[in-house]
Amino acid sequence: MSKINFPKYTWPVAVFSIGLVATLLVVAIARNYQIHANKESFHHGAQQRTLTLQSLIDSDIHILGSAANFFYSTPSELWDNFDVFTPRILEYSMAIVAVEWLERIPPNKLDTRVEALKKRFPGFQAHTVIDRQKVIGFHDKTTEKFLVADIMPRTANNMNLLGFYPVQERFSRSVESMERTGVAVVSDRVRLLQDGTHSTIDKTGVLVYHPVFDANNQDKTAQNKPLIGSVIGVLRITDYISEVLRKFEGHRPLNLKIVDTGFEAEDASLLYTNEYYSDSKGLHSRNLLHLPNRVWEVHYQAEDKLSSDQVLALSIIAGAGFLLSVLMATIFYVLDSHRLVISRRLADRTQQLEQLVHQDCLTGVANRRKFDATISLWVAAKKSFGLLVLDVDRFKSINDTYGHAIGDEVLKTISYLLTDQCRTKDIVARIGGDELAVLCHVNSDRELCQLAEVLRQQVERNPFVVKEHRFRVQLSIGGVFYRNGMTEEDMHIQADRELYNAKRSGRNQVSIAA
Ligand SMILES: Nc1nc2c(ncn2[C@@H]2O[C@H](COP(=O)(O)OP(=O)(O)OP(=O)(O)O)[C@@H](O)[C@H]2O)c(=O)[nH]1
Repeated sequence: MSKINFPKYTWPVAVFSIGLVATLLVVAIARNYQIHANKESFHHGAQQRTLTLQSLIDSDIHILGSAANFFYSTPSELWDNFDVFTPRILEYSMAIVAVEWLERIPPNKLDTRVEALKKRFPGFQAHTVIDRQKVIGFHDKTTEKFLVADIMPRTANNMNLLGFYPVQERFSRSVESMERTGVAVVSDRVRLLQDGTHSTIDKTGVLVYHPVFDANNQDKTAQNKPLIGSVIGVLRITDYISEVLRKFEGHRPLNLKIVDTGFEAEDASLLYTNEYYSDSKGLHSRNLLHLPNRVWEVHYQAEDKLSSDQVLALSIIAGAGFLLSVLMATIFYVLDSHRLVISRRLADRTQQLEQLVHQDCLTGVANRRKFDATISLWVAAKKSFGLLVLDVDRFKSINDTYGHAIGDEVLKTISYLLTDQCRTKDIVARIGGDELAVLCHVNSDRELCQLAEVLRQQVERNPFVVKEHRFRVQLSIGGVFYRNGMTEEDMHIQADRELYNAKRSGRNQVSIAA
């Protein structure tokens, strides 16, 4: 089976390509895995932040609920102790800006209640805000009022709110909701009075209204519960965000947007957004935050990109894969080069051995084995050829006279001279001690005879010079031209017979079978 000899660079290039493809595959799989892991971690992070936000707000609503319980469970004579009770509960919150006691006062008691509060808080005055303008006193005394009768903590900003009574329609609706449901109400986004009333001031707060019912009234149906006031918690949304950011410091940063979907939220539904938040780019997660009467949608967004560490890891994998491919290709190149060198050497050696098998080791011409094989082939192929058998005349005396080594040199020289005179395709062989043979491409007896004569003369004319001796060597040649039906043995016998004739006729002669 013949072996395919690929060009020298085929295997290294193939190995390098396979390595490169494998590397790209691994990088692609790793990249997909990282993208998937990033998505998972993003959604997990979003969920965790929402839960944290929910627990912070829930905790504050409960804190405010306990403030409401203070008024519900304490006789009105002891309500002045609100400042003793509240600081303890406020310790647990970081986003409650103020806790207000909004007392319900019927129209006929407005003045007396204000007078009492003035005694308790010097400088106290009833006031409200209408169209962002502060109105001192009661703009009308025919309707009941919910008035801020106490506030905690008593910072300068908070104290300005003492005596405030809301007049907006939305407050009436909150009261109606508390009376109807009996549970707390969370407002939409509002501008905190603590920050001012100007329209340029950002709305960063929400209010949590906790109803306070008359504990002495036995009517348990929600519709008829007598509401005696409300505890309002003023919450700063940005404080929650800061707290969430603080808790998740060191985690992957997520952009955040909070949208209020609740009652009266249309005016200012966007509760909070950070400056990098984008609705159109990257990964998005929508989570819900449930408040007593409304739902906030918390949207998270993050870049859908690999982090620099992940890019570095992928680059290292790619680089290592590339280097490995180069290394493998180099190893293959070296191994293949070695293989080629070895197979070339093997071919050379095989050729040399083949030559040795068919070569006469003294003269370098073909040996008996080669001669026999060639004549058989030529006979089988019915070639037009002739056989000459050549014997050195009186070679024994050359050996005896000049020594065996000189005899060897004579044989070598004769072989050289014969080869020189024959054509490349002809075969010159040494078939015995001083006996040589020539298989030559000729077309007739005559051509064979001419060649034999040329060979004989060539040797005869060539002077052999050994030390101070100068001698000549002669050949006797017998020959036969191949004819159809002859075997190689027939040719041998006839050529030997002709050689014998040449010897018997006086040597240094050519005799060709007729
Ligand atoms: N130097 C040398 N001599 C060899 C070699 N092989 C055979 N001889 C000698 O060649 C001689 C051949 O002698 P023969 O062919 O019998 O006779 P001849 O002396 O050549 O005489 P004729 O053939 O009758 O002319 C012998 O003395 C062999 O010992 C060889 O390889 N080297």
